[in-house]
Amino acid sequence: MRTAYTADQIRGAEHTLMARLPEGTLMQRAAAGLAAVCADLLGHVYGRRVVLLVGSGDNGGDALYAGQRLARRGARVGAVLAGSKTHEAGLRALLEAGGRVVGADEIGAADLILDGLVGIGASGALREPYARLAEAANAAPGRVVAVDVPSGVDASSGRVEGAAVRAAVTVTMGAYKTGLLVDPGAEFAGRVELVDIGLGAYVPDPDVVALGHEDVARLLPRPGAESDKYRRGVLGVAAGSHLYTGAAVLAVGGALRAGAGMVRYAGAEEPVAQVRAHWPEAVITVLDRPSIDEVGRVQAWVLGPGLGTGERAHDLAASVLASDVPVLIDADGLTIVAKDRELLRRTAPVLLTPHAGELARLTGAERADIEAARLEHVRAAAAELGVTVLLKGSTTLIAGPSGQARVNVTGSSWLATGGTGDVLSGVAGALLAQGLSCYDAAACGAYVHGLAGRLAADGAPLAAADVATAVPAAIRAVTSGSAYGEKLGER
Ligand SMILES: NC(=O)C1=CN([C@@H]2O[C@H](COP(=O)(O)OP(=O)(O)OC[C@H]3O[C@@H](n4cnc5c(N)ncnc54)[C@H](O)[C@@H]3O)[C@@H](O)[C@H]2O)[C@@H](O)CC1
Ligand SMILES: Nc1ncnc2c1ncn2[C@@H]1O[C@H](COP(=O)(O)OP(=O)(O)O)[C@@H](O)[C@H]1O
Ligand SMILES: [K+]
Repeated sequence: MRTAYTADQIRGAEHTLMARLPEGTLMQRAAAGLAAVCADLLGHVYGRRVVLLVGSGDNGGDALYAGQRLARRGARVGAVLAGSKTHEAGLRALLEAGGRVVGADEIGAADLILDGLVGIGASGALREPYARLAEAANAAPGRVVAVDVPSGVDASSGRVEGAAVRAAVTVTMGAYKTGLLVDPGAEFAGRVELVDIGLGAYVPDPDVVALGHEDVARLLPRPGAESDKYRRGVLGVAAGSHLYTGAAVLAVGGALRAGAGMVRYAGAEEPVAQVRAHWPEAVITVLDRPSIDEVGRVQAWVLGPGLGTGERAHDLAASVLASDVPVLIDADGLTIVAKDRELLRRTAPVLLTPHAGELARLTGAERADIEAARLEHVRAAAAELGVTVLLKGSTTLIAGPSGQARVNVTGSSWLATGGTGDVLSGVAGALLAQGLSCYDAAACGAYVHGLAGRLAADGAPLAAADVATAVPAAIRAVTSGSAYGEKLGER
């Protein structure tokens, strides 16, 4: 499990730790970790060109001391001093080790550029000359390593307003910052390496948590000797319509592959024919009326993919939501409850799985604003609606009604193709039916789905059905202790 924190939380912890240590200790620990990652990236250090972008704060200090260490090993280190002031001792140390102060024109010739413009002390968009230097680093052929946080990325939220450094690697000090795990910030951070500076004991409860293989393996249900299909958990799927038959097929496929004891599919004749053809395993009810009265007992429902948004779909949604089991609402189901919020008044749990556009419909916020500040919006929606919300997209986030939040670190941009969300609804729905809470089903569902996406894509396009097919392999990767997909920044 990875835990991530806001800038304020980190600052508080650093304050406490710093008071117990001789001055400068933390910065030396940070610099040592930074220099080690840089040396590793460079392969051999002697004779390589390193340019430091040095801001006026301690982030610049980290860069200068790391530069000193690289210069001592024979690197040709130049510092671009960007701030109105400079960490004096750090600069002295660099110069004594043979480093120089250089102009921005040397950025283009560097093998490695160390971004020490701003870290957790930043506020707002990068000002000049920082913004220009960030652009120059991005345009240069050298590898870019960000110190603590890529400058221009808000450490607490992942927001990027204006120019920002696009790093190959971000070396972060003490603990993960939330903004390194949430897009757009995560995209700018590249691979994230954590340097232990001894902060561990001093951090408060995390802002967000990212599950890893071990956590998901622990949460995923496994059948036991006494299991039968009913005890494992039966999922009902109310999805598809005469217009959208594929959504039903994909949702049922995701559910079957994710370990549901049984899937009961309820729908109109056209999607029924398709589901039957693809999944003989599913138990089918052809719905003459928009009601689930004729459907056998289930432990959870998936409601919405391809359902349509007319009166009939509304009435079917009402019937599903009148049940006493957990309901996952996706796609058209979300449009229906956005128009009729009363439907969400129920005592059994609700899990909503919107993308940014659907969340905009639910809360009235602008889609672009949601994408710029995902965490803030998903938390606000969960609190306002009193349900668990999984926000899909380049970073998938899960928030519960009391402010708790998880960020999913698996996934692949190849998943941005029609129908993959329908598969996710089936996967997470199957986990709900197997007894996981909405919060755990959402997080484990997103994790497994994201891994399945990576496996299915393997660097090339995928179709949504491939993701469903890869779900068992993803579960195997999680439960077998393989390290596949565990590194941050592999996408
Ligand atoms: N506090 C600690 O215990 C430690 C801090 N460390 C480093 O120190 C960093 C934090 O240092 P600071 O608190 O000095 O803050 P920063 O170095 O992140 O930035 C502060 C400076 O940047 C300027 N600034 C802020 N926003 C700006 C913007 N948008 N455009 C241009 N300039 C801007 C401010 O005027 C201020 O001078 C961490 O990110 C980390 O790299 C590490 O050395 C580990 C220990
Ligand atoms: N850029 C991206 N990077 C990673 N994952 C993405 C990206 N865009 C979409 N996804 C994922 O793909 C799936 C798309 O779901 P959704 O938007 O509901 O599509 P559909 O309705 O066509 O199934 C979600 O799991 C989402 O998180
Ligand atoms: K930085």
